[in-house]
Amino acid sequence: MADTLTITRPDDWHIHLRDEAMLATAVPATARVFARAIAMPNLQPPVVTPADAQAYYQRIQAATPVDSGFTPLMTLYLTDNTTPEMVREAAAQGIVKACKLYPANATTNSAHGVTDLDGLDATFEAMAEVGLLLLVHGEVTADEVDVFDREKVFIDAHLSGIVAKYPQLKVVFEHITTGDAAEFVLASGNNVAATITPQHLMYNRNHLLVGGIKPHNYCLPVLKRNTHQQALQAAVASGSSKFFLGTDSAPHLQHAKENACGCAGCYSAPAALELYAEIFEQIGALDKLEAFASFNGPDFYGLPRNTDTVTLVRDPWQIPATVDVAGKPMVPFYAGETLQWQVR
Ligand SMILES: NC(=O)N[C@@H](CC(=O)O)C(=O)O
Ligand SMILES: [Zn+2]
Ligand SMILES: [Zn+2]
Repeated sequence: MADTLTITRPDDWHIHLRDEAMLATAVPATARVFARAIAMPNLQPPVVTPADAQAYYQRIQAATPVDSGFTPLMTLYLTDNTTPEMVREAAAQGIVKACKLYPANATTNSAHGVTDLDGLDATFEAMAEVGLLLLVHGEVTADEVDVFDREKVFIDAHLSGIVAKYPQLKVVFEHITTGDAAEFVLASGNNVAATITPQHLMYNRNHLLVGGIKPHNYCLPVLKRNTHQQALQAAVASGSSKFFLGTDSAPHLQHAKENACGCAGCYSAPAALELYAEIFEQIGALDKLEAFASFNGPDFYGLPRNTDTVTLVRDPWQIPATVDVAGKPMVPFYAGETLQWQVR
């Protein structure tokens, strides 16, 4: 077994950096390893206009450690009122790379999300034209649909239609959690790809619900049964260029997760690349890590790959029990557990 692994510097294609004190914690954790990250727009209020994106970009830059070389890639939060003009202006501005589709009320801060997809026809056409990607939180929100079925139903009810209707639009099916999603992505054209989180590769719903409820393993889309976990592992182990790294690191303070109505989201940023290395090694796919982490994402987005490297060393370490956020505790994903690899 090799004891060091040097790969092209990776990027994180799906992350929540938040704002204010949380931003000050989250940005350095990601800039430690990643060169770029797609910053999710689900702030309160959300990042809706090109001006909002510009202002948020500046707040992220202000929280970025000097010399880290980290660049945030911005996104607009699609609402029923996102216009083709806003899309064109965002593309011309240069810092915005994608628009994010949250079906209304699907997840954290998604109350302003889209209620009528057909109303966005001209907006999707404009995105395809100027080269902005469509990033999708792929879950339906109807009360009668079981929470474990919401991704699969979204594919059939919405995503297959969007992909068929806009063949020129690049679509990223974010944080996929099922074999159905992996199959859909593989069966679709080159304009469709997906991000996969560390928790959905490492865990299944037993890790959430067996032996007492584990709020720090609760995220959306919720962890699924082990056959889906295995399908996701097979997807990354296949080496397909349609799958790439997106942690969905989604920080919430300890009290907000350990709560009668706990928030969804796992804060994986402090050990993101190390978590992927752990699971890729366990499934015998460490040789596929570099393309997943550093090639497939920029290739799909049409951006250059990074030219510098990071080195992982085999040196077991324990993820701390908590992380401090301006005096308040937050529990990171995999807290107290031991990882084999460490970024030097
Ligand atoms: N993934 C999560 O469980 N939570 C995310 C929202 C999201 O990505 O859906 C958050 O913003 O907290
Ligand atoms: Zn989401
Ligand atoms: Zn997310």
